[in-house]
Amino acid sequence: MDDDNAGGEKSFALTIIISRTIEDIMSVLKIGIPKGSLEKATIALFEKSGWKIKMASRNYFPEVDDPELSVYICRPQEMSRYIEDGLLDAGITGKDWTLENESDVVVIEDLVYSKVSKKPTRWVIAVPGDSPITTVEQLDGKRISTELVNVTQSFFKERNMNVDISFSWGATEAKAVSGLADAIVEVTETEATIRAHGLRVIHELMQSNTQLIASHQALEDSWKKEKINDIAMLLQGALRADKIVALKMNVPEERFDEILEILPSVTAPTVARLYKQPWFSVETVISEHQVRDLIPQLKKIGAEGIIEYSLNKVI
Ligand SMILES: Nc1ncnc2c1ncn2[C@@H]1O[C@H](COP(=O)(O)OP(=O)(O)OP(=O)(O)O)[C@@H](O)[C@H]1O
Ligand SMILES: O=P(O)(O)OC[C@H]1O[C@H](OP(=O)(O)OP(=O)(O)O)[C@H](O)[C@@H]1O
Ligand SMILES: [Mg+2]
Repeated sequence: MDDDNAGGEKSFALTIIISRTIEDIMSVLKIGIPKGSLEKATIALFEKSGWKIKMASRNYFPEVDDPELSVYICRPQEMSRYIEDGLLDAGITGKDWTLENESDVVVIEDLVYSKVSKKPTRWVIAVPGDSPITTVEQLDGKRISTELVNVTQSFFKERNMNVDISFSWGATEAKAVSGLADAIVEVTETEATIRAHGLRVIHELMQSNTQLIASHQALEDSWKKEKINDIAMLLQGALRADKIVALKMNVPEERFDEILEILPSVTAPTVARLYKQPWFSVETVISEHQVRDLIPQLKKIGAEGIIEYSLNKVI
């Protein structure tokens, strides 16, 4: 570890010790938020879930509008280690890094979102577009660059292959292009970076998604356990709401059965009578992708005053 990193770790540990004094007075849950790729999306998800996290420039201890929470900004690569050691109670990080660190932590909730999408990320083996390599077996004896050294090592060991794996500090795609590596193991979400470097994917190592993880110690404390589970429920509810919309419409009595037949819902649509009219008001929630087919159909059958609105949480 270099001096800079050692200093950073010391001040991080010191702040945790100070916060322990506060915890002696009241119950506080220490939660880690990932810095980097997932930071913006995570803070936005917390906001939608009910917590405003205010970042200050160059300060890794943001403010949060909940006195029961202490928020720590932490590299996703290190998150599971701090949680395993009980320095943090819970945190958001990628499944990939928890696996890489072989950390003994509890996965509370899979929260499937990435930097720009609501999809899992993929760790892939990629080679330069003009490389003769087309299969994993052809990588025997070759040089591979990656940030995910342990997982990559296990992958090739399981296949009894001998490869030279070197740790990459980032900009990994460039190493395949410049000839510093024969292949790379790199994370991809949209494949834009892979395409921009003219690389070819030859294998998918694994998929990863964001997770809320917690320490065994924290879960032994009933107050912390409940707080962690409440956070998980609200985060998942906010994620779910992103994919679902609500529909409300007026339906004439004579077309009621027909309309109800094509109307999806979680349990059943809510139905109310319009005041002194032969009409019903019908309300339901549906997947966002169903909207563009469903609304024209409903209109054709006779629904009127159709309104669609977005939701904040679906629990
Ligand atoms: N588009 C994306 N690119 C990279 N990682 C992503 C992306 N979307 C989600 N992730 C996830 O974010 C987590 C952190 O990614 P990564 O290890 O690249 O660190 P980072 O936050 O991007 O920092 P760095 O600047 O060091 O790359 C990983 O668990 C990864 O799977
Ligand atoms: O498939 P894509 O949507 O193009 O995303 C993948 C890219 O994003 C990440 O880089 P990041 O922004 O973390 O920068 P880094 O190179 O410093 O890791 C990752 O390391 C890839 O380079
Ligand atoms: Mg990155």
